[in-house]
Amino acid sequence: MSEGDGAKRPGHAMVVRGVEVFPGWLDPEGQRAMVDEVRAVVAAAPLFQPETRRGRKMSVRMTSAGRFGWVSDRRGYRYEPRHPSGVGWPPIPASALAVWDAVTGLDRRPDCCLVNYYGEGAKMGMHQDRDEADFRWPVVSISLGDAARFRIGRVERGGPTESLWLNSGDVLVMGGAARLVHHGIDRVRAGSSSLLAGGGRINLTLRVVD
Ligand SMILES: O=C(O)CCC(=O)C(=O)O
Ligand SMILES: [Fe+2]
Repeated sequence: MSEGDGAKRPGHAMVVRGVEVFPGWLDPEGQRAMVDEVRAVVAAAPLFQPETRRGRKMSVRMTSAGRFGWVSDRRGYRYEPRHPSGVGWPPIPASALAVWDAVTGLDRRPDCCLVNYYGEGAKMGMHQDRDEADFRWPVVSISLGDAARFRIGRVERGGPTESLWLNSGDVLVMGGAARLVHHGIDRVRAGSSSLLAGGGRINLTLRVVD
């Protein structure tokens, strides 16, 4: 499919600035099963609200699964082998690994699944995912729950951006030349999905850290 093709066919990628989007990759049953697995992750490694180096609380709450988890505090952004409470991160949900396998076809598996929870008013500023050791591995993102406006810039800072709505069950891949594009979440449309009992949005990102 050519770049900029906005067609929404399950399992067929549309490509925006090199970022591949697979609308409706997970059906409702697959989404529910994944949410159950995410609940188990959150039970073992509770969501926390990271602080930036400058001491500002992020609006998104996070936790991780896998050998490494992403944390941010006054010491900065980094991957850690343990949750801030000291417990080890739980294993990456099998349903998320299955998405990684199917969408990437790689024999290397991710060693971090970052879990982002967007409640009322949460958003994520423009950034690059660049704390990993080797950018040849893609980042795979899975959206569950309320729809979110995802903004895509360039690899360089600034310049024009484009945005698209990510709906529950959509899968997105940042790889190849698009691995380091700036991206962020402008806003979440509250009440647009009934998948999560308490509302809001969960995003999982699968990363190869080292
Ligand atoms: O919530 C999303 O869709 C994007 C999350 C993200 O960019 C990140 O966790 O680095
Ligand atoms: Fe990101």
